[in-house]
Amino acid sequence: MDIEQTGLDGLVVITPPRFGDARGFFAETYSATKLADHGITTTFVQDNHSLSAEVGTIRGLHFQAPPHAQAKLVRCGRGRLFDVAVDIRKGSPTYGHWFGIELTFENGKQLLVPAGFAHGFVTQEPGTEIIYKCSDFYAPETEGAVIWNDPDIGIDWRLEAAPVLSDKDAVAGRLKDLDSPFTYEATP
Ligand SMILES: Cc1cn([C@H]2C[C@H](O)[C@@H](COP(=O)(O)OP(=O)(O)O[C@H]3O[C@H](C)C(=O)[C@H](O)[C@H]3O)O2)c(=O)[nH]c1=O
Repeated sequence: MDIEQTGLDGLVVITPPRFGDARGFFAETYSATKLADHGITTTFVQDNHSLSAEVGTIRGLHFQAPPHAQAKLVRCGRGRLFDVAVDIRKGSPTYGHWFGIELTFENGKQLLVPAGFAHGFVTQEPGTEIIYKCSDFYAPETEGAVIWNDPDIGIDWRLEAAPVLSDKDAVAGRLKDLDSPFTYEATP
């Protein structure tokens, strides 16, 4: 299992091994013990799976506030997506900075998004499916969002046309107007 740092504290790229043979491949997409070997001890309690039919669909940037803040372990089940996390931890040296990575069925890469980050993605193929583990349960009363095209963050979504958005995502607020519920604590 490869673990790559991203420059944003706590946000890491995980690539589990794939065992190929004449039939195809096998991969352990989640192993608590193998993650613990790398110092990752997050406990996950809910799996999510969504399908986005059209290319250029953006879901995000979302988070849940404490006491239901969610860390997420994100992967692409089918198709191709560009996954993005924004550091919204007050006092973080990288507050407001973003990181993006292409997650595809082919590359099998995963992004571990700690609590304290706003998360979103854009699809790069029709019929793209995202599958992700969450460290806390769905708590809509704690949900928060930042608008996808916040000029202070400046995410390059690699869009070729206007995105497909939910009504909710189309009217999210800017980071400068958010009183973030998260405070930065350096990863030990
Ligand atoms: C997130 C969630 C949603 N729902 C229901 C609520 C709605 O009836 C329906 C669609 O919800 P929503 O439009 O919030 O789904 P996304 O836009 O994909 O939201 C997700 O998008 C980004 C990428 C995230 O990281 C979050 O996990 C999440 O906010 O699923 C549930 O029943 N449980 C859940 O955990």
